[in-house]
Amino acid sequence: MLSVKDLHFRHKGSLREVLKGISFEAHKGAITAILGPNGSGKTTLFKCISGLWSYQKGQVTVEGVPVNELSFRERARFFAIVPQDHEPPFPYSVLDVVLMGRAGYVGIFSSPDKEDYERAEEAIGLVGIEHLKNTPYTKISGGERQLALIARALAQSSPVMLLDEPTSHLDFRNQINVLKKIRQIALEKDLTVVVTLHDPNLASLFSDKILVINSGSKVAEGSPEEIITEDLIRRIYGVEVKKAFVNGQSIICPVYHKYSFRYGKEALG
Ligand SMILES: Nc1ncnc2c1ncn2[C@@H]1O[C@H](COP(=O)(O)OP(=O)(O)OP(=O)(O)O)[C@@H](O)[C@H]1O
Repeated sequence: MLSVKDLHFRHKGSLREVLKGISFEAHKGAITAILGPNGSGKTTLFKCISGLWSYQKGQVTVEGVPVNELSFRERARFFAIVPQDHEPPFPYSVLDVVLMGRAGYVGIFSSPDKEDYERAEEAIGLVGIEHLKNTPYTKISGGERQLALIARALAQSSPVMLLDEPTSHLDFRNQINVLKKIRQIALEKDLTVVVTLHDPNLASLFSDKILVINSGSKVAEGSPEEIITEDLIRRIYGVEVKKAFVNGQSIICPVYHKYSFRYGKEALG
């Protein structure tokens, strides 16, 4: 279990707190989704949780172990991270990028062994990019890179996986397939998965718990059914929506009638 308690963070030389006392727990075998407007502090939260940035106050533990007491190598074994954007300095092949997920297992003076290659190939297969295995990472699309980074995280076999907007570059099919796969793997391998998403419907469909943050503070936490309400979406995003049920699951839809605009009526004739 990942536990975050009263996390406060501000950048060096800045008086503005970006995280203002965030607390939550994320459980094994479950997906916790973090929703929040642009600039609300989601990426900052991930960087603090994984120990990349040092927070001023609070505590992060995994299975009771304080993360800030771990070495860089130990942290790599605890956390697999899928960042929002990633630009490698060299044209590594996709397989090499995925193999980097095994760095925590490869000795400093050693090369990846048979098991490292097997894990990397397995992860590449799980996200369905076998055909790109030998292609330079610099020559694949943004969505394909996201799939490669998800494979890298899967190859890492860490107990906690942090995914920062993993679907932002993916087409509709891949959004669904990747989130389905992540959910299936979380259940099968008993992983603790925390994912930031911008789409409340995807968060509802694929998560067990939703944490909503706004301006660096937690504003709601609970099951998707109780958290995603018309009122919350209005308060957080300033958008009017209607909640409905499809296939026994709740979804929200913006209240917007495209033909009610004058331009639209004229276009209709
Ligand atoms: N290096 C930095 N120095 C100072 N402030 C920063 C820095 N990086 C980010 N911020 C500020 O911290 C706040 C939170 O940023 P963060 O990237 O965590 O938001 P986010 O919720 O991930 O946003 P998005 O949904 O747009 O990716 C923003 O107001 C941002 O401007």
